[in-house]
Amino acid sequence: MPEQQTPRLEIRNLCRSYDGRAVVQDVSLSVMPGQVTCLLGPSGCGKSTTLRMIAGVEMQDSGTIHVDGSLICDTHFRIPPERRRIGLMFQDFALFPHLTVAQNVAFGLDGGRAEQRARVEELLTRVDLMRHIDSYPHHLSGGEQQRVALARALAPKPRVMLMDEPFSGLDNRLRDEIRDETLDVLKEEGAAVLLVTHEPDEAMRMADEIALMRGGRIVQQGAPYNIYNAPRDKAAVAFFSDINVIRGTVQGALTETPFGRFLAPGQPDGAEVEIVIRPQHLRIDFDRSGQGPLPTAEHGTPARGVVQRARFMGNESLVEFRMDHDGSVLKATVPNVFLPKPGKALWLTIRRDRCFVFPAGRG
Ligand SMILES: Nc1ncnc2c1ncn2[C@@H]1O[C@H](COP(=O)(O)OP(=O)(O)OP(=O)(O)O)[C@@H](O)[C@H]1O
Repeated sequence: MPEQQTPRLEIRNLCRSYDGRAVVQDVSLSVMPGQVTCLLGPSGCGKSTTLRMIAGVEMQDSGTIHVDGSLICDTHFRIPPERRRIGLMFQDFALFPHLTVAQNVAFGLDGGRAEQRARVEELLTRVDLMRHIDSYPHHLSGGEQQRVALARALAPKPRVMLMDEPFSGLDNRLRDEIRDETLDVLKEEGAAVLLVTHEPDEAMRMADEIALMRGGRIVQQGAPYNIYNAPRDKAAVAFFSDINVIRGTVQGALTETPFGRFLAPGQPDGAEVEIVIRPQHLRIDFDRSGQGPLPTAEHGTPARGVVQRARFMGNESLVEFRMDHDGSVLKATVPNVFLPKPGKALWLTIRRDRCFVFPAGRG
């Protein structure tokens, strides 16, 4: 039997209401040392409130918070924020402008001068900023300031790092670079990281585990691969990409559509279902004198549509079709350049192993 490790951070059944409105409901999760968990969800879903309760700047109405197996907060007992050994990094990371980089990083450190200096140098070497040790923040670029903020947050060796949209102030290219570097440093330090973001790309890139939040609750939790490939409802698919939705009615655990039959296991006869497909899983085929490709088990039956518009997006092309059978619009993406003229008739098929069938109206 593998030894059961104690989670570094464990929150159980956290709840918080404002003026009678529940904004965090029954949120539970645990994060192991060196693990990054992303709280991912739309604006206002309660991510920051969850983080603030863990940091100790906000009190939960109920639920518990443990760090390394020790209780740090429930409704009767509360360790103050400054004694929780929890590091914080927010979008507005504001370094102290009148302090040098070294003084900023040393700010929250205990211990003698030599010990402090050693830790500052260790971290500045790690984030590759030793050359700026005596600079002031306004001499640094946005990315460099962000790295100083990371060094400052990590200096007191926090057991848990809480990060709230920490990269959203950086421009795109810089952001990718800083994210990767930050991740390396965090992993080396072994802190448990809980990162809040509303950007699926950021969560996919950074997380060992994603907790998808909606309306104050965690609706799905798992490795990025699992969340992306086994979403629990339509909204979970839509959170990561554009979607196409085809409706059908179930008969004998199957639903018949213009694209052929789809399995609808567990759905009763007469139930309405939604077949959800990402644009990259629609396949486009040419019209051969009014006919599309032959039906196959993998792709089902082709349905004909007329190109409405086609746009080049950089590494792929997005083509929108108006379907002959019901006038609905479906979107397909194709790698590289594929820009058929509006008005052209083409055929679409759907990969059976890449679509999701949900009861209609869920999510
Ligand atoms: N102190 C407060 N008093 C009243 N309502 C609050 C307070 N703090 C947050 N809320 C409300 O609680 C809800 C959740 O807010 P929270 O900041 O946790 O969401 P979020 O998911 O982090 O969103 P965002 O990404 O926009 O920051 C929001 O509707 C917000 O208006």
